[in-house]
Amino acid sequence: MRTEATLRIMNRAHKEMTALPRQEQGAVYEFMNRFRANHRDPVLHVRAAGADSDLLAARVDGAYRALLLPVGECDYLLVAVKHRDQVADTLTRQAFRVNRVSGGIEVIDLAQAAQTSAPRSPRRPLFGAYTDEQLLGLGIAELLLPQVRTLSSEEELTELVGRAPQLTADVLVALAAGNSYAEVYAQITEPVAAEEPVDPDDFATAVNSPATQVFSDDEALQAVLVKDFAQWQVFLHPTQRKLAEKPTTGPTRVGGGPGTGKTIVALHRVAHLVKQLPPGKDKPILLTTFNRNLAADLRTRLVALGGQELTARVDIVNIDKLAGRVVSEAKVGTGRRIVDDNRVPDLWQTFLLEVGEKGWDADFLYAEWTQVILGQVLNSRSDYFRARRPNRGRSLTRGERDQVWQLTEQFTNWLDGQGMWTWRQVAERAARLEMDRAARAVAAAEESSGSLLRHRYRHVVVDEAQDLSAAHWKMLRAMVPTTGDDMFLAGDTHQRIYDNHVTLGSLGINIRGRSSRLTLSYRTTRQILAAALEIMSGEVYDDLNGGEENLAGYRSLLRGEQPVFRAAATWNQELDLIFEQVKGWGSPADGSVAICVPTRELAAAVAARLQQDGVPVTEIGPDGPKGAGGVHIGTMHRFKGLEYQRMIIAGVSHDLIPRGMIDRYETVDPKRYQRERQRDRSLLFVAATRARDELAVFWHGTPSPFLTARLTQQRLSEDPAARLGLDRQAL
Ligand SMILES: Nc1ncnc2c1ncn2[C@@H]1O[C@H](COP(=O)(O)OP(=O)(O)OP(=O)(O)O)[C@@H](O)[C@H]1O
Repeated sequence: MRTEATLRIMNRAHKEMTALPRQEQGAVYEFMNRFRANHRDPVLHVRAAGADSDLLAARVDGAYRALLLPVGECDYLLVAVKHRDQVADTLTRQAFRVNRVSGGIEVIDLAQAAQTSAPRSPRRPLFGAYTDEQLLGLGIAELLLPQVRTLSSEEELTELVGRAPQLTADVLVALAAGNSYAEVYAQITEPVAAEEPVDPDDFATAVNSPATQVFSDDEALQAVLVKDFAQWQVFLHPTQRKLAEKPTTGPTRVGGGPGTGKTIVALHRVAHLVKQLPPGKDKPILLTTFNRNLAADLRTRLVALGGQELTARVDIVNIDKLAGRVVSEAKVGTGRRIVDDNRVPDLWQTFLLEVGEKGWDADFLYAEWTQVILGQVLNSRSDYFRARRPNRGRSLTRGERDQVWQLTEQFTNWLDGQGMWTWRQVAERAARLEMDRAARAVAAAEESSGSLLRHRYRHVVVDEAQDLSAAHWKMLRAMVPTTGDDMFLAGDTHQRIYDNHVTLGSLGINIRGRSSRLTLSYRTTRQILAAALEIMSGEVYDDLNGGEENLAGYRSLLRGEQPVFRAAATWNQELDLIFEQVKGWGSPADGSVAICVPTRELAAAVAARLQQDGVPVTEIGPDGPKGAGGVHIGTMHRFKGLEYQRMIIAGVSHDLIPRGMIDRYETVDPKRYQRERQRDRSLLFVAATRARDELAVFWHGTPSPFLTARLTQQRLSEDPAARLGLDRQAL
């Protein structure tokens, strides 16, 4: 008779376990080990938990019991870890059911269901407009339906949502927020709906459904039992899990507002891809992003997720470094110094002065060179004559294009003569080298020449995809063969803070039909989210593929304080406000508070002021915070991908956000003006959405035009959904 068993942990059970004292946690691990080895071991006292329940109870130690749901022969789901005094109560309160829409196993709080005999208030029921069939069709748990019917106030809804299964909670909140049935179905239900018809009695199938919130499967559990438990802190929402694990037929994109778990999904995608690899020592998976500090952060998070074994198969590198590697491998540009891209407009200026060229503006040539010529990897003058110049404002005649082409050639020679080139040039060169390599690899394979030349990677996963340039995409496209699971991109164009606009389809990356969006924020409270969305009002964003993107359905179940918006007369007074706010938060030195400002000078001034008053500070540099403790201070670009419990955004004044220098484009190059303005708006949006619990926004003099009157006068009424928030603790 088989004694070994497989064991998975439901996320609720995991939460209960982590809340136990350390010693008891140890007892649970020991129990799990023992149970997996021999689930018939008499020491475990496995028995039916109650007369009316399918559950089994097993002994963890003198005080605690594990409740197990058999989901197959020798296959179990750990659904709860309870003190023995609470076992009977748990059995009367909780039922485990398979959701007919999602196919996932859900925990239903029967105590709630039992309270439904009489309507609790004579007011109009909240969901009276929908039939039972419609509500069930959206995925509401059947056992909770009678209670859903009686809900007539926000308080009642909040109470139910706090304990209902996730899909039920999501659907109810979205309907109550005024979304239509069709919208809720499309945004919430459909992404988690089972592909096959659901058999509600088939627990064996249900336990494998992505909708079952299983914290870890048996294999992962074994890893956990021998390694660090902390690495499994986040369990995926069914929508996230599906995206991370579903095989794809080609390039796939995951979008969604800040904090919706795009990075988490990208990391789990990598872990999933690693699992499918044949054994080996190579690194056939590339995980890349724009910034150096974010690449470092991805590495840390991936190690936390799966340890060194996982990262050993993954090349984690920021995109420019990757391009740099490709060119140095080919011995191109050896000895040349790479100059920072933000120095290049000045270099153009110097060059034009030196050659005495007065007919062209340095800024215009810089943008044309970087965005059109290098950006699209244009090889020749004739390619440039034919090139589309989207977003470039004024059109150019053939003669003008000829002049531009000649000037850029002269400029690159001039740079070369000084032993310099730019990151844009490196990216363009790397793209060309990789495209050549890919062509040779394909030809060799077709001729069965036995050549060992292959594409560099088997899978590419990109985070912060919105910031990559066309040349970067061309390089990446050439690095993987065109097959299923080739490219997985996570990003949000609302957070684009570098001036890179692309249409992926035109770069050989066809994401049409393979694009999804996450909508539930795990980071930010509803109050902060409402303010952040207000900052974005009126702006139109693209979907990386020529279409438009929006944040419809973007929501949070977390509730917190209203963000604070405060004016100061002068910068010095604003510094006082900053100090007072930090003090008001208890001047925590644990890295939970951050201050974000538009310029380096302002950052230095804030740091000096806080230090003068004895508050320890940590600068956020290009590689991330230079230490863990202190109050973190940095310019807006540095905050991408980070998150803090409390944030101050200071210097949100006219002429600082957006930068006053962009005004000069307003009449001469309106398209550029609009792009630069959008970029600065995105910077503010990114900064505001780094805050988890509290946000304070300050300015001196006239506020930034992105702060609407509703914000500056603190009249921001939350949308109906916002009023249905839950406390963080309730999650
Ligand atoms: N399923 C989940 N359960 C609990 N926490 C989650 C879940 N998914 C994401 N989170 C948490 O939400 C936060 C944001 O996640 P993540 O960084 O992946 O979001 P993102 O969409 O990449 O954000 P941004 O676009 O702002 O960089 C993190 O703290 C993450 O741990």
